[in-house]
Amino acid sequence: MYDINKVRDSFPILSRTVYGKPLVYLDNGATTQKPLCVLDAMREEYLNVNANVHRGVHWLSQQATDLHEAARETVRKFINARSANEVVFTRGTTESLNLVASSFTEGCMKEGDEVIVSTMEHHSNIVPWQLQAQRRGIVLKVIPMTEEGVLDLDAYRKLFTERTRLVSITHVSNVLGTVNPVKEMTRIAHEHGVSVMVDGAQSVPHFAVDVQELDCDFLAFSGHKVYGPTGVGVLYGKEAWLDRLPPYQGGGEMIGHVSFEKTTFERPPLKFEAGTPDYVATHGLAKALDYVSSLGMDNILSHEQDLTRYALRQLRTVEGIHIYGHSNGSGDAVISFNVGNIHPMDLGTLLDQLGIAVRTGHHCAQPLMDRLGVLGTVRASFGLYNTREEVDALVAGIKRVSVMF
Ligand SMILES: Cc1ncc(COP(=O)(O)O)c(CNc2co[nH]c2=O)c1O
Repeated sequence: MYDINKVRDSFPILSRTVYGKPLVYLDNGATTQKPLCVLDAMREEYLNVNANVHRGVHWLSQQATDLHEAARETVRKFINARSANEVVFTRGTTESLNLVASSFTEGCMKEGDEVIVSTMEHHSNIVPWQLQAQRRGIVLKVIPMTEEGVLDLDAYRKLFTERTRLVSITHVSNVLGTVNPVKEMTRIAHEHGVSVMVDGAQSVPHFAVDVQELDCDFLAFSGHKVYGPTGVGVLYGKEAWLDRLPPYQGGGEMIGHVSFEKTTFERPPLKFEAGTPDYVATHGLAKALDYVSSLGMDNILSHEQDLTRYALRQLRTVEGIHIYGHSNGSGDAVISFNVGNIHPMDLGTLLDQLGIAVRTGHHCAQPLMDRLGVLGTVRASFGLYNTREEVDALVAGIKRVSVMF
């Protein structure tokens, strides 16, 4: 296990006050804080080796290119991809999902073909498919969720038809914390000759994700949710798929040769990386992955599981609380709840006055809110630096403000 106090010293923001109260940051599902090693590395690059990457003939450009491509190798190793060619840098999970929705539909689907998603998806894994349904006539099928907040795998098995081409599912719910059995779901999909896209935004920051072990065809995650900078994310794709998919955006970097008669494209990953990449953010992401690796993903998982179990025990002492999911112990690092008839925004606003940062609302998962029968929830989401004392502050804060209603 790691020294939590030493870890927290790497995140100066955690020592600040809000409204004169110590900050209790429990909104890691929205974004995580950044360690000094990430911030220092990005500042250092801008200060000393800033230049545009690829094709540069001067030293600075080569240095920046080396850092950018070293970051790609760091990502490859972190998710255990076979090749760095399978690591595409994007702006984040949303862009990664839109890229697959656009290119896979264009290159591998025809009108009437089907994509399977789930009830607990983030809007970024629903709306891109709905846009493709409008534009290209693909059909969306939805895996139902049980009352316990887990996917109905029997129903999943029955959704496959001869028109099913892709399953696109979240690894972990950003609302419930439910960990979906994506390895088994991928095995089932592959039995039908169907490919699988995994939304790893809420899993990659919290436990080791091995794309070869999952055998998924695509996986997406965001740098800002794994203690890295905003503006950078990753699309992993099996090389055979990335070779087959048409480009997502056109421009510099992604071309072989351009003429008005014909343009050829680079191979993956550059085929999908049009324009100047955020080469400083990719370097920052690599430093973030090195940081969490140094703590140990198993240690982070163990810490956050302990925190989640402790928080569930303590939250259940709050009169009138309703906690969503977590019924079968399948849920990490995220707890969504409501207290009596208190509007989640009211509760969240009052907690903020106490220095406690949680998220309220639908969490970009309105179909899931509909399934839960609520407009929104209060969500506490934990990171590697949170403590039991912060859970105690949350619970005391809820009890303190609840009496006002
Ligand atoms: C499961 C999941 N998928 C996709 C996304 C989109 O990631 P982005 O492209 O980096 O925005 C998020 C971000 N989740 C949240 C962002 O803010 N609050 C959240 O719960 C997520 O949690």
